[in-house]
Amino acid sequence: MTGAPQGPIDATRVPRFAGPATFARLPRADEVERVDVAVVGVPFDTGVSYRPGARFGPAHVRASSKLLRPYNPALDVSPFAELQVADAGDIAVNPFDIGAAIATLEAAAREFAANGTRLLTIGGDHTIALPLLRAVAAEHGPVAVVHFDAHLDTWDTYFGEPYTHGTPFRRASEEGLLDPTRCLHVGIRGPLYGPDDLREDGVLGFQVVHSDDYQDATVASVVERMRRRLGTGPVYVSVDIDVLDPAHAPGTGTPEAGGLTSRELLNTLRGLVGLNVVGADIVEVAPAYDHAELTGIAAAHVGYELLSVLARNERDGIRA
Ligand SMILES: N=C(N)NCCCC(=O)O
Ligand SMILES: [Zn+2]
Ligand SMILES: [Zn+2]
Repeated sequence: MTGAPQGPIDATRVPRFAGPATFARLPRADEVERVDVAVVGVPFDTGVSYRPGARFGPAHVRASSKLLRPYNPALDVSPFAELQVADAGDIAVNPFDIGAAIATLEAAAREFAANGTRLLTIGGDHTIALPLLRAVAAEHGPVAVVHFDAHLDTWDTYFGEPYTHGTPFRRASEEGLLDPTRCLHVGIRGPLYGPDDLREDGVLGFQVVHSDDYQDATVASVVERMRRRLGTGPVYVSVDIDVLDPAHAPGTGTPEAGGLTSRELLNTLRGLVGLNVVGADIVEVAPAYDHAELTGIAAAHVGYELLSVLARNERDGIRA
């Protein structure tokens, strides 16, 4: 590392509601000499099966992230002081051609990796996890995925289409991008198409922490189970904001009742500290259905906790 990382704009000098709309008021990637972690937007929602609108997610999450402060007491870390985090803007992907969008995103993600930059990606719908996982697996080999979601997203096709927001983890498993002994969904709930959904999901390499498990067990015991499953190898974290109850995150395309509270989610994410997290995404924020920035703020805090985990790992010498 050369100079000290350039942090966010000081909110005691420039009011939060002034200035550029980067994530957490961080510098833009072109304003710093190196980027350890890029926050990058993918405004894409052509893969959705129900309500559209996640293409506006990146701008909404950035706008909802202005109140984040530099020190995280829960993990005792200043995430923007340990790592150079910068906002790399949006990756412009084709809204009319899912295959082209996936190819563009995979190429962009591989380029960040080649430059030694890890990604916190803000979607966009869940389709984007597939090209992001391709890039991560190209660098690290098959990875563990911890997937926070109401939905399995290991279905096969929709209307015969293989690349959708309900299918990324089946494709990733088929392509050998996942370590099938170390993948886990967290927050699963709601009606399925049939009992085979869960059986096939298991064959693809996933175990399940159901949303109701949070009712019957403590967050600490969920964290313990998660850490045991993910092990010591590379871990990719994918957070579909609909893992939260619609009361906590109404602004999303396929809401399901009975979900996690934002406190449960943030505490579970903190439990990733010390694991070898190589990349992460936050997807399915659809601001048209949001109220009072509830969903945007929840997503911004999810991003902050994930960056805090990376920063703590950096300080503790745990490198991706
Ligand atoms: N990935 C998200 N958010 N939703 C998938 C839902 C797929 C379905 O309509 O059955
Ligand atoms: Zn979902
Ligand atoms: Zn999803």
